Amino acid sequence: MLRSWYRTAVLPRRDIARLLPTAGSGLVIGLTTLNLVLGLLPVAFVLATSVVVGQVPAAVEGGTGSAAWSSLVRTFVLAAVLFLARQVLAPVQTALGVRMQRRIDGALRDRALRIALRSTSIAPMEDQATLEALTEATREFEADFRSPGASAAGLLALVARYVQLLGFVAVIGVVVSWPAAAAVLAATLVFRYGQRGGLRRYSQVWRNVIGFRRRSVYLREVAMGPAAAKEMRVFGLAGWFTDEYSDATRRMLDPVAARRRQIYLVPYLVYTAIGLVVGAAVLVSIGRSAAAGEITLTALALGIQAVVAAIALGEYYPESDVQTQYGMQAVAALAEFEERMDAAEARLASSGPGRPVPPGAPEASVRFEDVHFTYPGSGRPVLDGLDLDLPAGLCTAIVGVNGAGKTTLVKLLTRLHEPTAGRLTVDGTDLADLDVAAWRRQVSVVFQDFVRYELSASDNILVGAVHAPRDPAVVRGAAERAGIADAVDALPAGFDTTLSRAYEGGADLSGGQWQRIAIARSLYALEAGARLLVLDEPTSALDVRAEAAFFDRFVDLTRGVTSVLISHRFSSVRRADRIVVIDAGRVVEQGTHDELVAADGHYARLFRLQAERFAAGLDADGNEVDA
Ligand SMILES: Nc1ncnc2c1ncn2[C@@H]1O[C@H](COP(=O)(O)OP(=O)(O)OP(=O)(O)O)[C@@H](O)[C@H]1O
Repeated sequence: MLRSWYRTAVLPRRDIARLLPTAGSGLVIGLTTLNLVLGLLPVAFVLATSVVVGQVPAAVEGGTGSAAWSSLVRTFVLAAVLFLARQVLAPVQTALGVRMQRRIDGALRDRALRIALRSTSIAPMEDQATLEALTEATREFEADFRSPGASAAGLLALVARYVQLLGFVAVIGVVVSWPAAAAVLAATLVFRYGQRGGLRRYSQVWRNVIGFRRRSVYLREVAMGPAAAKEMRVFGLAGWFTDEYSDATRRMLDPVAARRRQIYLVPYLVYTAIGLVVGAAVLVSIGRSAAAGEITLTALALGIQAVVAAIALGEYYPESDVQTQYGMQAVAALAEFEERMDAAEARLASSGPGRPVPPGAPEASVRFEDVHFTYPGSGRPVLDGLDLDLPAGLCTAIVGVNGAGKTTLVKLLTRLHEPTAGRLTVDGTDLADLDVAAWRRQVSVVFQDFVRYELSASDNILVGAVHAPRDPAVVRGAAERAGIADAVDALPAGFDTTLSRAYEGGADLSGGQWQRIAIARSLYALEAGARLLVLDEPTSALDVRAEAAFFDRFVDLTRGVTSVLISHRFSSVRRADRIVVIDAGRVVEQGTHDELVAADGHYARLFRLQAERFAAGLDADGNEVDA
């Protein structure tokens, strides 16, 4: 019990406190001092007003102008000043808290981005638990009022509350009795524990419905976003999506509402009863003492005010509670995210610092040697003893049906994943021993799901090799070879046009034009020194004539470069120097087009099938073509 409390209540607060230096020592000292003052002011105010009450009889008796009257006025003014000081300082507390929040959140946002990007492997970004930790950590930045920075300011605001509580308890101790003071302190802390503990349990309820929450957010974003706008309308999905969204939202909110009643209602009644009983008992004892003439009028007023104010401090603190609860969760999630990313990185770096990559590599070949690979969290091997030779300077085409493992092969080649068993070699050196960043500069890839950056056309090509000096002529050259230069020239600002309609003066491209931009990106990387070109389904969005033209030119464009061309269209790769057929994670056939056709195996069968479809007016995917 104590250990669990230490783990869930103490350690997370320590983690928040550790964020404080990020805000700067001046701000921390300033806000702490201010909170101290804000804690003392209400106690001083209660003292002053009680003295006022005690001075009234003498002042009334002495009349205006008497010493007692002047003394009453002075104390009254003091009470008013204390009251005003509190009113003035409270907004300063908020303003400094917001400044602290901005500084801490800014630093943590940068940290989250750095952690997300420093992993050289893609494995953690495909891992559900890691992604959940990242979502949990960053969601609160958007919620703003309950972010880690807000929780740090909220933690300091507790200084004001607890100084106040101790002040009132001390007053009760002096004026009434120390046992009464201890009873009020205990009742307040129990009441407070009920409130704060309830909030902690309530926040955990949300974690239990995280699946429905994610689905609800997903359905809302898809329904209202531009990506699915066409299908939403053409497929008539509006009603279906609305029902699914309502269902997911209801299944998220119903258990939360039910638990909310359980968590808050009963404890609230119990703790309130304890507070009332203790408060009433102490108040009765004060009343009795006053009736017996044992305490002064000032002491009576002081005792009553202190008891009521102290008990009231057992309630919810709006400037602190929600902030600390959710901020702590976000900080813990960020720590978990970092841990998972570091663990993935440690696995990758276990072979030690990478060796430099010779500038001309690969000069002989890149080889997959008995490579096995299973995705983390999946029990099914995707590559199962793959042996593959990619000879330097030649174009190797890799063909296979959907799901055969072609893209997985590219992920291993670019070290986004490491083989589960077996190894890849570059000119005989284990790829795992080479420096990752240097190797990646040596490789130029067009991924099947390449990114359409909302940047200028020129930048969309430059991202292929940001380390190379910017040269517009080289960018244009790459665009020309990819057959996209004329289309880009026709855009409102040519190569400077932002490729997104979301920006003023921006323009969008067709799927095929985008694919050419991606190809230009990889040709640009070749210019910048890459030696291995990998194109994963580079022409799937091109029409059949454009595809044929691209492959005819591809061989000339990449002469002398080691290239890998991945496709599930058997008809499109016949000009490659070598063709490798992959099935179920293994190489099942390899050779030139003529050799494979002569062998009359898997390749020949699928090639004929696709060629027949082409002759029948359909392309490899079964789409109609105007032959
Ligand atoms: N991140 C992942 N986690 C788990 N399994 C995955 C992941 N990515 C791919 N797979 C699985 O690995 C298998 C091979 O996928 P891969 O993308 O390599 O196939 P492919 O040959 O490129 O297919 P396509 O021609 O459709 O692009 C598939 O069964 C796929 O479901």
